[in-house]
Amino acid sequence: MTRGAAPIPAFSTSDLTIEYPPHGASGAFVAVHGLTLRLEPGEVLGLLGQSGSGKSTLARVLSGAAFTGRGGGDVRPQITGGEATVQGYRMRGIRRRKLSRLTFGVGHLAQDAAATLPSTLTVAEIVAEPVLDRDRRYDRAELETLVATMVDSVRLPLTVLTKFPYELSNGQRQRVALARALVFGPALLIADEPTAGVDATVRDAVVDLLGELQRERAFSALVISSDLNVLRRVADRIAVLHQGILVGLGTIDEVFDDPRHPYVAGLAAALLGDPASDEDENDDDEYDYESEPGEHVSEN
Ligand SMILES: Nc1ncnc2c1ncn2[C@@H]1O[C@H](COP(=O)(O)OP(=O)(O)OP(=O)(O)O)[C@@H](O)[C@H]1O
Repeated sequence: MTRGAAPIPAFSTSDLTIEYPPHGASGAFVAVHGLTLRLEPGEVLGLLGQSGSGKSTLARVLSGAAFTGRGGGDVRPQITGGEATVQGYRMRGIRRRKLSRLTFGVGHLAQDAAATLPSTLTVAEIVAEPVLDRDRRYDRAELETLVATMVDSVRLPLTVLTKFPYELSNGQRQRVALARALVFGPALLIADEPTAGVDATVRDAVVDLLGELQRERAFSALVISSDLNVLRRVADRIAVLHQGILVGLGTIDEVFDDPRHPYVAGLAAALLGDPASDEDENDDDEYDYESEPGEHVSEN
């Protein structure tokens, strides 16, 4: 970086539209519409939205997973409008070589990462796998140290190194998935529902661990959650997606104190325990509320 130049954002999107192409009997589906968003280096941005609002689709595009074909099924989302730039790489039409460099610097904790850890590998092999996938000849002694450091950094005892995923609790599996996502020391972590499937009793501990690691390792992070309590613990700002559209952006207080969209107003009212939030006060023919707003925001 040149002295005086503005820092390169961890990612930025400009009028980004992401679409699933037609497949089988299904037509094309636009999952993210005209999104303009920026994550500064070292910042933690929370992404909030109800199921189907486009959060994971955005995560798959920004992490590069959409283009490597790893996870998320056969139908890959495509950028059909605007641009997304991640760590300085333009994602639209990104070539394989650049994608490989990009994914080295971007950790992706996929929504199902903890539940889909390879069942036949030990924890040590699981954390080492991304390294060996890139370089089969990586020095084994160095790798052993790296793996032990990663496992220790997610506050797991080294005795887990020889265990298989089925021998661990959900919370421990999530920590292993996190260690694996951070193994290259990425500058950006994209964590999709990091507490999904984790027992309520240890959920806060997993979120707090994420916050501690972010501060220790100084990475930027996009943390996706439909649970506001999770985002309150880690995020500097939040972005709210509704049906693929950005409907709120700012600190949690800024977003909910001055809701600019009926969906956010509904969430804000639900947070305040306003019974009117379920009635016509926020009715707007343009928007379709299939669910109770409070359902997606947990303050427990
Ligand atoms: N492979 C696919 N083909 C077509 N449409 C898809 C595909 N995957 C997701 N979608 C659609 O894109 C929209 C956004 O899905 P996405 O998974 O990004 O939402 P989300 O906010 O992450 O939801 P959740 O919290 O349930 O994971 C949904 O309407 C979904 O049905």
